[in-house]
Amino acid sequence: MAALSIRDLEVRFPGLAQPALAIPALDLDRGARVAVSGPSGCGKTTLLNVLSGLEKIGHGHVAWADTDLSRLGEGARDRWRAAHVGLVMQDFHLFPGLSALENVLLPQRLGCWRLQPSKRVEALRLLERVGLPNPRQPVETLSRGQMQRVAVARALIARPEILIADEPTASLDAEAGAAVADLLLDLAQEAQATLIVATHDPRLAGRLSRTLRLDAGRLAA
Ligand SMILES: Nc1ncnc2c1ncn2[C@@H]1O[C@H](COP(=O)(O)OP(=O)(O)OP(=O)(O)O)[C@@H](O)[C@H]1O
Repeated sequence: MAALSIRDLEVRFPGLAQPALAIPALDLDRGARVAVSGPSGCGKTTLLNVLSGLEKIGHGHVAWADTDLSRLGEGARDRWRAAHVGLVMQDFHLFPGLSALENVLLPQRLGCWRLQPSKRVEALRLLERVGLPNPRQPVETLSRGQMQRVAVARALIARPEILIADEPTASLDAEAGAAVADLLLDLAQEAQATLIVATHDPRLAGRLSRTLRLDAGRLAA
């Protein structure tokens, strides 16, 4: 399991006078369940991108256990992310034309020459666990709630120690949002993963153990 330590982090983008993110220090325990909240443009997605190694760290340190992401190049961060992080992106990033099952397996196929049969079994188990009735249904014919469930299953197939979700309930109605929140919490618990969720949804934030409030890139008290 992973513990996070941030020191002197600053992320700047061209054209912005102030840093998009400025966090002097932040520590999270292993297995923490954390919401990241704040108004639009406050830096939530930027923080998730830094924590998942998608965003280059120009200044400061972001260490998950013994791995300081600021010391890794892009390729090494990509490999680290594939091994340690499950990502649920805002707009799912599913591939049309492929079934739900194939979408869940896709990162596994890209990562090795031959898919282990156990991964297919695990993908089917996860799709059953997230409540998808027909794993062979093309993803473009699924409802948004079902697509989000496929994205959650895909994030968990590699048994990540870190689960990061960007607005996972944003485009869902209250019922589907609650179901996806249940899933994220239950599956993170089962996998004993550290869960970090950017959300505007107070019901989801209220179910996590801590909320980090960002205001103009800084952590509010
Ligand atoms: N690639 C980029 N280039 C330039 N500016 C960027 C880039 N990415 C983000 N920003 C800026 O950084 C700030 C933080 O953006 P970010 O997307 O992290 O906010 P957010 O809190 O996730 O917003 P929302 O809730 O609307 O998704 C904003 O001012 C945004 O315009």
